[in-house]
Amino acid sequence: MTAALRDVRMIYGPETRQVLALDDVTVEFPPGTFTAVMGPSGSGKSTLLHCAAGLERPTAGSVTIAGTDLGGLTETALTHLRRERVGFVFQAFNLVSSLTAAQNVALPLRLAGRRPARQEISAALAAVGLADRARHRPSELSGGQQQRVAIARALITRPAVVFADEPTGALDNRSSKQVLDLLRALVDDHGQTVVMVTHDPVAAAFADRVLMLADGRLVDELEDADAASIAARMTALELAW
Ligand SMILES: Nc1ncnc2c1ncn2[C@@H]1O[C@H](COP(=O)(O)OP(=O)(O)OP(=O)(O)O)[C@@H](O)[C@H]1O
Repeated sequence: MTAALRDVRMIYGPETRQVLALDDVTVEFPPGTFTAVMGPSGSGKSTLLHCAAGLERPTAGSVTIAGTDLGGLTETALTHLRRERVGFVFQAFNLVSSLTAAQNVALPLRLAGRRPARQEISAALAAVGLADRARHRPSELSGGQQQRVAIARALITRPAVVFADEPTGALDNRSSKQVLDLLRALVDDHGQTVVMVTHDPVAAAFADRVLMLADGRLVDELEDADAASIAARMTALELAW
Protein backbone atom coordinates (compact mmCIF):
# COMPACT_ATOMS: atom_id res chain seq x y z
CA MET A 1 0.00 0.00 0.00
CA THR A 2 1.23 3.50 -0.72
CA ALA A 3 -0.73 4.84 2.23
CA ALA A 4 -3.11 3.43 4.80
CA LEU A 5 -5.02 4.58 7.85
CA ARG A 6 -6.00 2.08 10.48
CA ASP A 7 -8.57 2.90 13.21
CA VAL A 8 -7.63 6.56 12.99
CA ARG A 9 -9.32 8.86 15.48
CA MET A 10 -8.70 12.58 15.64
CA ILE A 11 -9.93 14.72 18.50
CA TYR A 12 -9.34 18.47 18.44
CA GLY A 13 -9.63 20.99 21.24
CA PRO A 14 -9.40 21.06 25.04
CA GLU A 15 -11.40 18.65 27.17
CA THR A 16 -14.35 21.00 27.66
CA ARG A 17 -15.08 21.45 23.96
CA GLN A 18 -13.65 18.52 22.09
CA VAL A 19 -14.44 17.85 18.44
CA LEU A 20 -14.26 14.31 17.12
CA ALA A 21 -13.06 15.07 13.59
CA LEU A 22 -12.24 11.46 12.62
CA ASP A 23 -13.98 8.53 14.23
CA ASP A 24 -12.14 5.23 13.73
CA VAL A 25 -11.36 5.57 10.04
CA THR A 26 -9.71 2.65 8.26
CA VAL A 27 -8.83 3.06 4.59
CA GLU A 28 -6.12 2.03 2.14
CA PHE A 29 -4.86 3.82 -0.95
CA PRO A 30 -3.50 1.13 -3.29
CA PRO A 31 -0.67 2.00 -5.70
CA GLY A 32 -1.73 3.51 -9.01
CA THR A 33 -5.22 4.49 -7.89
CA PHE A 34 -7.06 7.82 -7.86
CA THR A 35 -9.31 8.34 -4.83
CA ALA A 36 -11.63 11.29 -4.23
CA VAL A 37 -12.75 12.19 -0.70
CA MET A 38 -16.12 13.91 -0.37
CA GLY A 39 -18.59 14.76 2.37
CA PRO A 40 -20.51 17.66 3.88
CA SER A 41 -18.65 20.66 5.30
CA GLY A 42 -16.98 19.74 8.59
CA SER A 43 -17.19 15.97 7.92
CA GLY A 44 -13.43 15.53 8.33
CA LYS A 45 -12.11 15.53 4.75
CA SER A 46 -9.15 17.85 5.35
CA THR A 47 -8.38 16.13 8.63
CA LEU A 48 -8.27 12.77 6.87
CA LEU A 49 -5.97 14.19 4.18
CA HIS A 50 -3.68 15.84 6.75
CA CYS A 51 -3.42 12.66 8.83
CA ALA A 52 -2.83 10.45 5.76
CA ALA A 53 -0.09 12.82 4.57
CA GLY A 54 1.69 13.04 7.92
CA LEU A 55 0.88 16.75 8.34
CA GLU A 56 -0.98 16.01 11.56
CA ARG A 57 -0.62 13.18 14.02
CA PRO A 58 -3.89 11.42 14.92
CA THR A 59 -5.05 11.06 18.51
CA ALA A 60 -5.21 7.27 18.04
CA GLY A 61 -4.69 4.69 15.32
CA SER A 62 -1.91 4.24 12.81
CA VAL A 63 -0.92 5.84 9.51
CA THR A 64 1.47 4.17 7.07
CA ILE A 65 3.13 5.75 4.04
CA ALA A 66 5.16 3.58 1.66
CA GLY A 67 5.50 0.90 4.32
CA THR A 68 6.60 3.22 7.13
CA ASP A 69 4.46 3.58 10.24
CA LEU A 70 4.45 7.34 10.93
CA GLY A 71 3.68 6.84 14.62
CA GLY A 72 7.20 5.63 15.29
CA LEU A 73 8.96 8.57 13.62
CA THR A 74 10.54 11.59 15.28
CA GLU A 75 9.45 15.02 13.98
CA THR A 76 12.65 15.25 11.92
CA ALA A 77 12.17 11.81 10.37
CA LEU A 78 8.53 12.66 9.63
CA THR A 79 9.57 15.90 7.91
CA HIS A 80 12.06 13.97 5.76
CA LEU A 81 9.48 11.34 4.84
CA ARG A 82 6.96 14.07 3.90
CA ARG A 83 9.51 15.87 1.77
CA GLU A 84 10.62 12.80 -0.10
CA ARG A 85 7.65 10.45 -0.27
CA VAL A 86 4.63 12.77 -0.32
CA GLY A 87 3.52 15.41 -2.84
CA PHE A 88 1.01 18.16 -2.01
CA VAL A 89 -1.26 20.22 -4.21
CA PHE A 90 -3.38 22.94 -2.58
CA GLN A 91 -6.40 24.94 -3.69
CA ALA A 92 -4.39 28.18 -3.51
CA PHE A 93 -1.43 26.75 -5.51
CA ASN A 94 1.06 27.97 -2.84
CA LEU A 95 3.81 28.83 -5.31
CA VAL A 96 6.59 31.19 -4.21
CA SER A 97 5.78 34.44 -6.04
CA SER A 98 9.40 35.66 -6.33
CA LEU A 99 10.59 32.44 -8.01
CA THR A 100 10.14 31.34 -11.64
CA ALA A 101 8.12 28.25 -12.55
CA ALA A 102 11.36 26.26 -12.92
CA GLN A 103 12.68 27.47 -9.54
CA ASN A 104 9.37 26.59 -7.86
CA VAL A 105 9.52 23.07 -9.31
CA ALA A 106 13.15 22.69 -8.17
CA LEU A 107 12.38 23.82 -4.61
CA PRO A 108 11.56 20.41 -3.05
CA LEU A 109 14.83 18.99 -4.37
CA ARG A 110 16.79 21.95 -2.97
CA LEU A 111 15.06 21.52 0.39
CA ALA A 112 16.13 17.87 0.31
CA GLY A 113 19.72 19.01 -0.25
CA ARG A 114 19.91 17.98 -3.90
CA ARG A 115 21.11 20.14 -6.75
CA PRO A 116 18.45 19.68 -9.43
CA ALA A 117 19.58 18.98 -13.01
CA ARG A 118 18.23 21.49 -15.52
CA GLN A 119 17.02 18.58 -17.67
CA GLU A 120 15.03 17.11 -14.78
CA ILE A 121 13.18 20.40 -14.21
CA SER A 122 12.42 21.00 -17.87
CA ALA A 123 11.13 17.43 -18.23
CA ALA A 124 8.84 17.99 -15.21
CA LEU A 125 7.46 21.21 -16.72
CA ALA A 126 7.07 19.54 -20.14
CA ALA A 127 5.10 16.72 -18.49
CA VAL A 128 2.47 19.25 -17.35
CA GLY A 129 2.44 21.04 -20.72
CA LEU A 130 4.44 24.08 -19.60
CA ALA A 131 7.84 23.61 -21.25
CA ASP A 132 7.65 27.17 -22.61
CA ARG A 133 6.85 28.81 -19.27
CA ALA A 134 9.96 27.85 -17.26
CA ARG A 135 11.10 31.45 -16.74
CA HIS A 136 7.67 32.89 -15.95
CA ARG A 137 6.77 33.93 -12.42
CA PRO A 138 3.42 32.83 -10.92
CA SER A 139 1.86 36.28 -11.53
CA GLU A 140 2.60 35.84 -15.25
CA LEU A 141 0.69 32.53 -15.40
CA SER A 142 -3.04 31.74 -15.43
CA GLY A 143 -4.59 29.95 -12.45
CA GLY A 144 -4.66 26.66 -14.33
CA GLN A 145 -1.02 27.06 -15.36
CA GLN A 146 -0.02 27.87 -11.75
CA GLN A 147 -1.77 24.73 -10.56
CA ARG A 148 0.06 22.67 -13.20
CA VAL A 149 3.37 24.12 -11.95
CA ALA A 150 2.30 23.10 -8.44
CA ILE A 151 1.63 19.57 -9.72
CA ALA A 152 5.06 19.43 -11.38
CA ARG A 153 6.55 20.57 -8.05
CA ALA A 154 4.58 17.89 -6.17
CA LEU A 155 5.93 15.19 -8.51
CA ILE A 156 9.58 16.21 -8.66
CA THR A 157 10.63 14.00 -5.74
CA ARG A 158 8.75 11.02 -7.27
CA PRO A 159 6.46 10.73 -4.25
CA ALA A 160 4.69 7.51 -3.31
CA VAL A 161 1.44 9.46 -3.10
CA VAL A 162 0.14 12.89 -4.12
CA PHE A 163 -2.45 14.52 -1.85
CA ALA A 164 -4.56 17.26 -3.40
CA ASP A 165 -6.85 19.47 -1.28
CA GLU A 166 -9.53 21.04 -3.52
CA PRO A 167 -7.02 21.41 -6.39
CA THR A 168 -9.67 22.80 -8.74
CA GLY A 169 -11.49 24.91 -6.14
CA ALA A 170 -10.09 28.19 -7.50
CA LEU A 171 -10.23 27.33 -11.21
CA ASP A 172 -12.76 27.83 -14.01
CA ASN A 173 -14.26 24.79 -15.75
CA ARG A 174 -11.73 24.63 -18.56
CA SER A 175 -8.66 24.88 -16.30
CA SER A 176 -10.24 22.43 -13.86
CA LYS A 177 -10.64 19.87 -16.61
CA GLN A 178 -6.98 20.31 -17.64
CA VAL A 179 -5.81 19.78 -14.06
CA LEU A 180 -8.09 16.74 -13.58
CA ASP A 181 -7.04 15.23 -16.93
CA LEU A 182 -3.45 15.68 -15.80
CA LEU A 183 -4.05 13.94 -12.45
CA ARG A 184 -5.90 11.13 -14.26
CA ALA A 185 -3.02 10.72 -16.74
CA LEU A 186 -0.48 10.55 -13.91
CA VAL A 187 -2.39 7.58 -12.51
CA ASP A 188 -3.05 5.86 -15.85
CA ASP A 189 0.30 6.43 -17.54
CA HIS A 190 2.73 6.52 -14.60
CA GLY A 191 1.01 4.48 -11.90
CA GLN A 192 0.98 7.49 -9.55
CA THR A 193 -1.26 7.25 -6.48
CA VAL A 194 -3.49 10.31 -6.02
CA VAL A 195 -5.84 11.23 -3.16
CA MET A 196 -7.99 14.32 -3.71
CA VAL A 197 -10.45 16.14 -1.47
CA THR A 198 -13.18 17.87 -3.45
CA HIS A 199 -16.68 19.31 -3.12
CA ASP A 200 -17.29 18.95 -6.85
CA PRO A 201 -18.98 15.76 -8.16
CA VAL A 202 -17.60 16.48 -11.65
CA ALA A 203 -14.05 16.49 -10.25
CA ALA A 204 -14.73 13.38 -8.14
CA ALA A 205 -15.93 11.51 -11.25
CA PHE A 206 -12.33 11.56 -12.55
CA ALA A 207 -11.36 9.27 -9.65
CA ASP A 208 -11.54 5.47 -9.57
CA ARG A 209 -13.17 5.54 -6.18
CA VAL A 210 -15.08 8.13 -4.16
CA LEU A 211 -15.02 7.93 -0.36
CA MET A 212 -17.91 9.62 1.42
CA LEU A 213 -17.35 11.02 4.90
CA ALA A 214 -20.02 12.18 7.33
CA ASP A 215 -19.38 13.22 10.92
CA GLY A 216 -15.84 11.88 10.82
CA ARG A 217 -16.86 8.42 9.62
CA LEU A 218 -16.53 6.70 6.27
CA VAL A 219 -20.13 6.07 5.33
CA ASP A 220 -19.94 5.06 1.68
CA GLU A 221 -17.63 4.20 -1.18
CA LEU A 222 -18.48 4.51 -4.90
CA GLU A 223 -16.44 2.86 -7.66
CA ASP A 224 -16.15 4.32 -11.17
CA ALA A 225 -19.15 6.54 -10.54
CA ASP A 226 -20.34 9.31 -12.85
CA ALA A 227 -20.90 12.90 -11.68
CA ALA A 228 -24.71 12.53 -11.54
CA SER A 229 -24.64 9.53 -9.21
CA ILE A 230 -21.95 11.14 -7.02
CA ALA A 231 -24.05 14.32 -6.79
CA ALA A 232 -27.15 12.29 -5.88
CA ARG A 233 -25.25 10.46 -3.10
CA MET A 234 -23.86 13.76 -1.77
CA THR A 235 -27.32 15.34 -1.68
CA ALA A 236 -28.68 12.32 0.21
CA LEU A 237 -25.83 12.58 2.73
CA GLU A 238 -26.29 16.32 3.24
CA LEU A 239 -30.00 15.80 3.88
CA ALA A 240 -29.34 12.93 6.30
CA TRP A 241 -26.78 14.83 8.42
N1 LIG B 1 -7.47 22.74 14.45
C1 LIG B 1 -8.73 22.45 14.80
N2 LIG B 1 -9.18 22.69 16.07
C2 LIG B 1 -10.43 22.39 16.43
N3 LIG B 1 -11.34 21.82 15.61
C3 LIG B 1 -10.95 21.55 14.34
C4 LIG B 1 -9.64 21.85 13.87
N4 LIG B 1 -9.55 21.47 12.57
C5 LIG B 1 -10.76 20.97 12.24
N5 LIG B 1 -11.60 21.02 13.30
C6 LIG B 1 -12.99 20.50 13.35
O1 LIG B 1 -12.96 19.15 12.91
C7 LIG B 1 -14.08 18.88 12.08
C8 LIG B 1 -13.59 18.38 10.72
O2 LIG B 1 -12.92 19.46 10.05
P1 LIG B 1 -12.33 19.33 8.57
O3 LIG B 1 -11.67 20.62 8.24
O4 LIG B 1 -11.54 18.10 8.46
O5 LIG B 1 -13.68 19.17 7.70
P2 LIG B 1 -13.87 19.25 6.13
O6 LIG B 1 -14.77 18.11 5.77
O7 LIG B 1 -12.57 19.33 5.43
O8 LIG B 1 -14.68 20.62 5.99
P3 LIG B 1 -14.78 21.69 4.78
O9 LIG B 1 -15.42 20.96 3.64
O10 LIG B 1 -15.71 22.73 5.35
O11 LIG B 1 -13.41 22.18 4.49
C9 LIG B 1 -14.88 20.16 12.02
O12 LIG B 1 -15.94 20.07 12.97
C10 LIG B 1 -13.90 21.23 12.39
O13 LIG B 1 -14.55 22.32 13.00
